[in-house]
Amino acid sequence: MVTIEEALNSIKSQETTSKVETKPLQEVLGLALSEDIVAPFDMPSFDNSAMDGYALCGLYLEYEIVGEVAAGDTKETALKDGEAVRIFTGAKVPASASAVMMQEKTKVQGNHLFLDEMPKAGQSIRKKGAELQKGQLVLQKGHVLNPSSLGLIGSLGLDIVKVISKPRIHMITTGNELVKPGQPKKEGQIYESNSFAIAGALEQFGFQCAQQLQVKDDFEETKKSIQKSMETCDVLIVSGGISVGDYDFVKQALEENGVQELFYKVFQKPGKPLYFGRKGNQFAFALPGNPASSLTCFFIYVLPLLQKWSGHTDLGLPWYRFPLRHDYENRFDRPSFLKARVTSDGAQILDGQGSSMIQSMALGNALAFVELGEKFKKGDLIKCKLIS
Ligand SMILES: Nc1nc2c(c(=O)[nH]1)N[C@H]1C(S)=C(S)[C@@H](COP(=O)(O)OP(=O)(O)OC[C@H]3O[C@@H](n4cnc5c(N)ncnc54)[C@H](O)[C@@H]3O)O[C@H]1N2
Ligand code: MOO
Repeated sequence: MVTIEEALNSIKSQETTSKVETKPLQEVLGLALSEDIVAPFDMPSFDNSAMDGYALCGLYLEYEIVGEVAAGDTKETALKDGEAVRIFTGAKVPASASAVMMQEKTKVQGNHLFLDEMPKAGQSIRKKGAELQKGQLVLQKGHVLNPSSLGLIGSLGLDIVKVISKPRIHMITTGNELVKPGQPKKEGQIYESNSFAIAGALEQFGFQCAQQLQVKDDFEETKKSIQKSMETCDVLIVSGGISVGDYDFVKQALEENGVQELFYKVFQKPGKPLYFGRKGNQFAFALPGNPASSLTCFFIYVLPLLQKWSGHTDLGLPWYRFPLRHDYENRFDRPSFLKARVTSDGAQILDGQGSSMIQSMALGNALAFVELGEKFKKGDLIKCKLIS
């Protein structure tokens, strides 16, 4: 049995062989950059107007209007002292302009322009290079591309990006008692739900389950399914069959497929019988079958490994501290991840903490962490990871 910290250290310290891909900009959301991005030119690349109004040469209250520059015009307009041009947001400001005045503060009579107030030098001009300068490091290798990153990269004129690909993930659910939703079930059977929860959690973080198999509690069948899954996957997630019962075959079946144990059993609740192993560059998790245990183990342990594999440098969900809305004492016999709901009023530990109970997790949005025997008073700060 390992501690939570030891388990996380084992996961985060794994060497992974990342695959680099060159992809079109519209397909890289959520992927990590495999190389630095450097500005190929100044941004903005020319002085441009921040307002619809008038570009002014010299600082006065009156000007003669001599023309117009619209966004996209590429010609250079030469302005003399006391002259102005009509200009629009984003349009190239003439090199000799001293300022731009927004049109709401102007009056026009014929080709005469009158300002309501004195302009200030440089006013409403977005200067060349004000945001980025040519050669400047814009985004670092390992940066995970969010929507703004895509906009930024596009604004630098780049339409293909070198990124680290995501792992191919396969899932196996085990259990004689499991029936797929939508089918009739008999007394003694239950509906298989972990594959939906885990596939959803994968999707929530931009991963995909590429293959899902369902096996009976049968050693040979489990071993064969693991072998088939591991022919093509990078990360295998098995649910159930990892405890100590007579029908729990997953650990042995993994190991007979060449997977080497990195840890088995974590001193925590839920999710004690969690297993993590490796075969070459492939990784395998066996998550405890109880629905809340498997999903909690996904958020705490599987996610950082998937992120590591994908080239992320920040691994796992961050911890936040929220004031607890009530007293709480951890009466479980292990450090515990508790289903909680966080609102602007603080964190509330929900009823229904059993490992088999999933409704509280569906209604909650956080996992709160409490050490063994830890006691909290209302208002004390409690560590939480936001899971939705
Ligand atoms: N003698 C002991 N028994 C158990 C221990 C122990 O230390 N000693 N640990 C308990 C803990 S803690 C957990 S967690 C479970 C984990 O067991 P398994 O990983 O072997 O999971 P199963 O036995 O296959 O299933 C547990 C539970 O979850 C339901 N289940 C399984 N798969 C699914 C699924 N895909 N969808 C929905 N529900 C699923 C299954 O029906 C069981 O009720 O072991 C304890 N026992
Ligand atoms: O460790 Mo188990 O997940 O408590 O039910």
